[in-house]
Amino acid sequence: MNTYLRLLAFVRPYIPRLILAVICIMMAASANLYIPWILKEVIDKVLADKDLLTLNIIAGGIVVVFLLRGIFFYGQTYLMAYIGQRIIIDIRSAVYRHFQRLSLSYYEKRQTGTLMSYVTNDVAALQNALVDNVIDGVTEGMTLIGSLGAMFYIHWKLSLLTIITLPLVAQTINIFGKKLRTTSHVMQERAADITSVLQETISAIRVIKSFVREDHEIQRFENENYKNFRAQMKNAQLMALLTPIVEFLSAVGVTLIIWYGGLEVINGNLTAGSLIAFLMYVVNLSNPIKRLSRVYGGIQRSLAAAQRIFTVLDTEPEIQNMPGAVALPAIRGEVAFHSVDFSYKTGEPTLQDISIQARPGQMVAIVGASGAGKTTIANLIPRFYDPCSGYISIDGIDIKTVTVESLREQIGIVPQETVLFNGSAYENIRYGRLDATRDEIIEAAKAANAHQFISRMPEGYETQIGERGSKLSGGQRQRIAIARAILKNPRVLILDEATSALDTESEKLVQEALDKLMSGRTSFVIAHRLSTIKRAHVILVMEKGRIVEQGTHEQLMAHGGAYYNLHQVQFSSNKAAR
Ligand SMILES: Nc1ncnc2c1ncn2[C@@H]1O[C@H](COP(=O)(O)OP(=O)(O)OP(=O)(O)O)[C@@H](O)[C@H]1O
Repeated sequence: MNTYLRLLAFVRPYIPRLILAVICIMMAASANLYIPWILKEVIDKVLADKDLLTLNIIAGGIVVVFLLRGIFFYGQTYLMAYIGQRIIIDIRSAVYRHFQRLSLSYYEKRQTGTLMSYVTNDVAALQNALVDNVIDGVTEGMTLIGSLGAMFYIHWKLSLLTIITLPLVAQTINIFGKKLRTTSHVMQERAADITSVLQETISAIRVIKSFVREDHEIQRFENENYKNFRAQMKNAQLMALLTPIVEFLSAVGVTLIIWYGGLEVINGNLTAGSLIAFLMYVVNLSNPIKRLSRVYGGIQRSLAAAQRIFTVLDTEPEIQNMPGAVALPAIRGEVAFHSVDFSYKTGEPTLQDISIQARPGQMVAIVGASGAGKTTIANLIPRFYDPCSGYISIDGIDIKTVTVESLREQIGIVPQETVLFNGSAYENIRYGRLDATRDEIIEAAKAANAHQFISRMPEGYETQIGERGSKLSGGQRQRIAIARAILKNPRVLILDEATSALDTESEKLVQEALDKLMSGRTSFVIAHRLSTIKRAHVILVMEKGRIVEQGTHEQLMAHGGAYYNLHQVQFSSNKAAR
């Protein structure tokens, strides 16, 4: 019921149109009710009395009825399509808006394909159900009530006999409805699984090919495909059973009517025209019963989809503004961690007792083995996650007390892998600050050593890059990311050094660009190569979530501990590589 009410909230803005649509549907459906009555009049009066004038009037009337029916049919279809599409657009936007608000942790726990299927499959299921069910529901409901009324008017005993079968049919529909709801839920989940495997394997096609796992993936896909088939068939089987059962029950009723009605005509209690009209109304009746059962199935399906959509909308983002959070004023860039502990999963600490002091403009390098927690430290600064205990301050202000937006606006991130959006090089750099002028964008590209290669591309800054555009090299992508960050002009920077090696020339260009970017800003550099961080003001050496050493390169080398060892390992492997 709750789901119905919530769906109704989306329908509310379109209620005037919906009323108009329902009027159109009722008017169009009422044509089904006129025809048997007209036939009764023709047989009992016009044909019996050979009344030519009335015959002409009736013939003209039928044409007019069908003309009007056509007009109302147009109205119902157009209006319902409009309302259905509008509601779907609203729901889809609501889900998408909510997706943008949800925290990173939400995405990490779920597969991309599943999330995509909420916006595609579920919303589409809802749309079909909304439009078709309202039209069918009103048309058939109206035909049902109108036909029953006319039947009782013609012969109430015969009508009672007919509707004895109705509770039987209703009960059957009820039982099937419950089962259908379960099977359609499973069906939607299976469809989401397929999308999910598909999405995963398409984006990982390189990995699949490099491991020669095509057959393995085909097998996996076929498993999901088959599971989907099973779920679809279960649903189809129920649907296939429902119709014949309902039809059989209806047929038994019709036979009874012909027998008893025939007796009444023979006994002179009923005219021939009335019996024919009565039978036509009964036929009218079987259609709504059949269709209404389908509407019922459709409603169950859409409720299942709606429930999944509402579950998404009900998920609260983990990272939220505190009540009364204020905007972070323009910062100088003093970043401090105060005894911060953090874990992704309760009971498995990822960071323990982290304390860091970075003065404005300083470069802090974080080094350590893979999995030591370097990225996690960086993730806490823009509040992608919140510490479990301890706190982080910027210019002495606890970052939990300010709005997330104002905090992230002042932090620049250059990730390991640059994500390019479909669009021109210009647009991709502008992502750093949407109101930047063309000159500012070109300035940023120049500072990031990106101007030259962009200018050399066929359409310069207008060249399409990203998934569907020209491919850029690793170093070029990084320079686009650096240009973005320069444009954003943040006081605090987080650099995740790319692990993939660049050639010396490209490396030099990237390093130069990074140096320009970092100058004057507080920067946290997640370093994989020690050569780039010698001049860092502080180097933090991480081991299993703890800072085990900190100091400058010289201090740490002199200390001869973990950093020294890391250095020796890298130095000797570099030498070996040469
Ligand atoms: N989103 C997550 N959910 C659960 N555990 C995570 C998540 N991200 C990282 N971890 C775990 O936390 C630990 C620290 O990971 P982190 O990414 O911070 O290490 P890192 O030092 O940056 O490693 P690398 O150099 O390989 O990038 C690892 O054991 C990792 O498996």
